[in-house]
Amino acid sequence: MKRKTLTQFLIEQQREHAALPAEVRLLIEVVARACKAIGHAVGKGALGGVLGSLESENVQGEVQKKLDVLSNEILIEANEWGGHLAAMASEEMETIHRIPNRYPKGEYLLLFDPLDGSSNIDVNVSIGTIFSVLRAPRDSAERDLTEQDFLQPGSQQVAAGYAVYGPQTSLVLTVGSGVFGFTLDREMGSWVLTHEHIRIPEDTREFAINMSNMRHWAPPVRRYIDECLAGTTGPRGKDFNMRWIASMVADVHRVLTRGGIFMYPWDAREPSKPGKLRLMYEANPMSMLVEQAGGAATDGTRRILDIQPTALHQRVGVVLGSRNEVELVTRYHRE
Ligand SMILES: O=P(O)(O)OC[C@H]1O[C@](O)(COP(=O)(O)O)[C@@H](O)[C@@H]1O
Ligand SMILES: [Mg+2]
Ligand SMILES: [Mg+2]
Repeated sequence: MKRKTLTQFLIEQQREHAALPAEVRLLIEVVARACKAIGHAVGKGALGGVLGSLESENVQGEVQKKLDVLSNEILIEANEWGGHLAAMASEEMETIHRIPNRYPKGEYLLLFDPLDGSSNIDVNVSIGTIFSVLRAPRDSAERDLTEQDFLQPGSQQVAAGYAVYGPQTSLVLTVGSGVFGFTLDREMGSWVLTHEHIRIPEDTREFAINMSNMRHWAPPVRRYIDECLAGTTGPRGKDFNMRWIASMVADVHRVLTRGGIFMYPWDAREPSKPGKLRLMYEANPMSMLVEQAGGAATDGTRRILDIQPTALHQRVGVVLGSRNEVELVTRYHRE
């Protein structure tokens, strides 16, 4: 059977869903090409001199790894001259990056976490890239864009996706009509459609949370996990398994592949922080993918995609995955 490439798939989406503009199709191809280049650098590891940290910190006060910076540069460079974007924003840049005047400008905004799962780079565990596409305001050609223009709720995303650099290099994508997975054919250098209409099972026996933070959790999270841990003799009446990769991309990829619940909730270590993960380029794109696959995503009480952002690097609590489990955790928070 001849499989479709990403290009063929996107052209088909454009024809069948007139809602997918050519510009979005082309910008996704640029992002996918950049992910291929990042995957290539990741694959070289110590041979390519890409492991280890730099002296610098990003805007969130986190030490930058060489690959954080390299991946950011690859994405910026690939997208700058494509002509589809008005501006970009990244975990690794303090403020937005406008398309320089020497390049043509487009009508979209791109946000990304260039390298997700930084703590796993040097230990050769799956890492990835997460991205989100928003529309630029109508008057964006006549003025300089500001951070404010990016502060749109996740429900406004036009497309979202991620790449995982693991045993296989995968690209998972939504343009608002289901979730599709592509595998990089490393010999041919092309993304091939391998997973159509990905669906997350409504129920699960698998949870993902950093258990070392247990003593800091809020009571509803504690209650939910305690009940999972109680197994067949507890209120849930079944045994649960646990996985924690510490790369959101890899954990969410597992949830999209076989179900499960993923949580990085608020905790009392830094009570003023709503969570660890970032709303605009981690939680929003992942929530769009999860909802498009039939799952659910909340911050404990609210649907993540409904949150009105107030800052580019804003953090948020995350509970996402199999619908019935997310609803249970969310109910415990509301009770
Ligand atoms: O080390 P912890 O506290 O378990 O955190 C792991 C989480 O942090 C992250 O690595 C944050 O992403 P970055 O690596 O992009 O900063 C998530 O991918 C992951 O879910
Ligand atoms: Mg991340
Ligand atoms: Mg990152």
